[in-house]
Amino acid sequence: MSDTTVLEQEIAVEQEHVDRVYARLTQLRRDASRAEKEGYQLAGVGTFGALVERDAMVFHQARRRHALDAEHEGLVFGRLDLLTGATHYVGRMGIRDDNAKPLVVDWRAPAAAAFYRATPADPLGVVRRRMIQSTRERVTGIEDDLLDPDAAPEGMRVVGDGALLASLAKATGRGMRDIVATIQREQDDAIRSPASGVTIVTGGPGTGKTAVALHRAAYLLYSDRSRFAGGGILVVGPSGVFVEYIATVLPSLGEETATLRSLGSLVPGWDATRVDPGDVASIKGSLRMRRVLERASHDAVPGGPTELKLLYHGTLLRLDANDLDRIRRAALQRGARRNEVRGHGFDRVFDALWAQARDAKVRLPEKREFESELADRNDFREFLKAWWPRFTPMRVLRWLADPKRLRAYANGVLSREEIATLQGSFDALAEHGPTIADVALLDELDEIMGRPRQPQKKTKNPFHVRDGIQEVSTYADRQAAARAQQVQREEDYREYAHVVVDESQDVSPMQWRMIGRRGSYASWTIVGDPAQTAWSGDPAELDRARDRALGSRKRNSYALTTNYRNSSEIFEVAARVIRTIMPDLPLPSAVRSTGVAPADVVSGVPGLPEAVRELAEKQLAEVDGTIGVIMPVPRRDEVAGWVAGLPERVQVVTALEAKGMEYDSVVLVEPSQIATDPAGVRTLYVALSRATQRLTTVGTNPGWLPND
Ligand SMILES: Nc1ncnc2c1ncn2[C@@H]1O[C@H](COP(=O)(O)OP(=O)(O)OP(=O)(O)O)[C@@H](O)[C@H]1O
Repeated sequence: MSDTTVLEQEIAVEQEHVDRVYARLTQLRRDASRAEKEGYQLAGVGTFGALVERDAMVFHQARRRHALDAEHEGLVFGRLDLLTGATHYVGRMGIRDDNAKPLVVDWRAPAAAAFYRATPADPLGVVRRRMIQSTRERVTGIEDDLLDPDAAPEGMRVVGDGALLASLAKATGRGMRDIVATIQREQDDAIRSPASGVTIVTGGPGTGKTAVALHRAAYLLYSDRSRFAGGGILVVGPSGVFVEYIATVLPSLGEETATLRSLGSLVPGWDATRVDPGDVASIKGSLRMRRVLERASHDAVPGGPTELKLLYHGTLLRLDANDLDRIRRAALQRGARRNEVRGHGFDRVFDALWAQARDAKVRLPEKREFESELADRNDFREFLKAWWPRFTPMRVLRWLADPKRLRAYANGVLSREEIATLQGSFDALAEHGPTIADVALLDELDEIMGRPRQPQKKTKNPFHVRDGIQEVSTYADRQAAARAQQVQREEDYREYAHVVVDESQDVSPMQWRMIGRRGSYASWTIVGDPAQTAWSGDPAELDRARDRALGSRKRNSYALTTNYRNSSEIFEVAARVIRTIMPDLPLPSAVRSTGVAPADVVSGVPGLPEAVRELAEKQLAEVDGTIGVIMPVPRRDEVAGWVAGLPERVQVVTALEAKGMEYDSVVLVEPSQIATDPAGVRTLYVALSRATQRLTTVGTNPGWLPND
């Protein structure tokens, strides 16, 4: 029999099972709809018991219908033939037939684990592992691994090879694919790592760290739903562009409950996208900034009153600048938080005025009455408001734009050069808002100063329609409302059950503090690649800050070693670059070859804009998916102008924004201007390892690529 006929026959066998699964799915969907309708009809019966039953039924069935409705291309993607003679199908969700026999096992269930973990050396009771590829409801391909040939029953057929390679060769398009069908063993180990403690995943470019982190979030939600959906899972990524890129994976796994945030949007009220130059970001990210901010938070308000003069029953009471300073300092002793001890500050002003009035032998009422007399006076109230206002973190951070203040706060904490480097970096705060690094400083200030006391807002009862009238609601409505509230959570929610940090090599010490505040009750998954860090500050400080955020939780470490993204030709170029500064770095192996070598184009300065545009157009003609045009950070707007008007498939990102991203083709502009120092070489390594199919470098400086 020819190979094609065997393949066709095997496809037909699997199609039969897949048809049964979809038929059952249709039936379950219909049952759920009917049960939901019947539930509503129970209301007519009118007894209390019937109402409760109706509520429960409607809620349960609505949830079930929603799960079944979720469109899942490739619902069934695997089959295991076991030593015992049993067969299991593996898919995106678990489905049973009407005798409760499993038709498909959920990929996250323990029974599906062998699909990912079995190897010829350790077959885990699996004789044949079959990968089933399909488009909608049609099976289109099969790839088998015979894991235990000695145990194969007579007549067992084995078809195809390289399911993984076939899946890798597919164009990736815009969003990140979930890899649920092709997860590899080392990835599966990390995905199913214990739910508690800290799971640390490292690996070079394209080894699937992000994919693993997201699938782990889906796995945790499946394995302990009440804990992780209840407490919430927070996923932190480096930039807004990145968060948008990964945002499709969790919903495609049937999970929408995780909260996705970039480092610039972790603090409510901010969505920062501006980046500081590397040297500035490293200083702003240093733990020493805490001391600088503490000093700022204790300082007098710029332009605030420098003395208080009050005429009290004909006697002049006066506090000069020194008195006011002394009072402020005394109130702020021992780590007091400025917004929280405002009242103490005011009390001390009253005390000082009372003492003066007494010394001046003014005829005085009781002290309490003296205080309320003063408190009634407009001029006095205005003074207090101006002297010790309620501070927002932004207000105080802006003081650092004043060179004199910056010097005073940083004196002895930062070096002279560092102060000079920081100077001017806060100037644009007022007009353009914070940079990504500033957001961690704002969060720190929020902690140092405490929150101004706000009048308590009444919480709205979602079932309150008009005064005194409760909306009639079902149990299902109430659950839905509770879930909506839980998903929205309070503005600055800090009690996540799990925190996932992606691209963790770029989280600065101050940012670890910011994330740590939101994960004090959490278990963690941290993924990253130290060789890709743009951090140029002290590495020991970085480790310390990270350790402090993670506390004494038990750590489980995993290393990923295969690069699934880049063709071997593309990764070879990236590898040559990183070896110049890290010659001994273990690099992942890229498993796929396209036979297309990366191109390097040299251009004169005047011709560069046209060269870049032409190269992007050429890629549009040759490649189906996305084209990333990547450039040095300061040249973003300029290069964006060169490719303006090209289709949306062409995406413009700086070398820093390219962190974690993936494109089918990359046009990298002026590589030599990215690699100006070791942190720059690491950033260039990132930029060079973003493409799945094509890489073109173009610049005015030849010879940037080291010889092998
Ligand atoms: N087992 C797998 N099967 C198929 N595709 C995979 C597999 N693992 C990873 N991939 C694909 O490889 C690409 C790279 O994965 P991912 O972005 O998660 O890597 P990464 O380690 O986070 O990379 P980087 O550090 O460079 O940002 C993605 O397209 C992902 O879908």
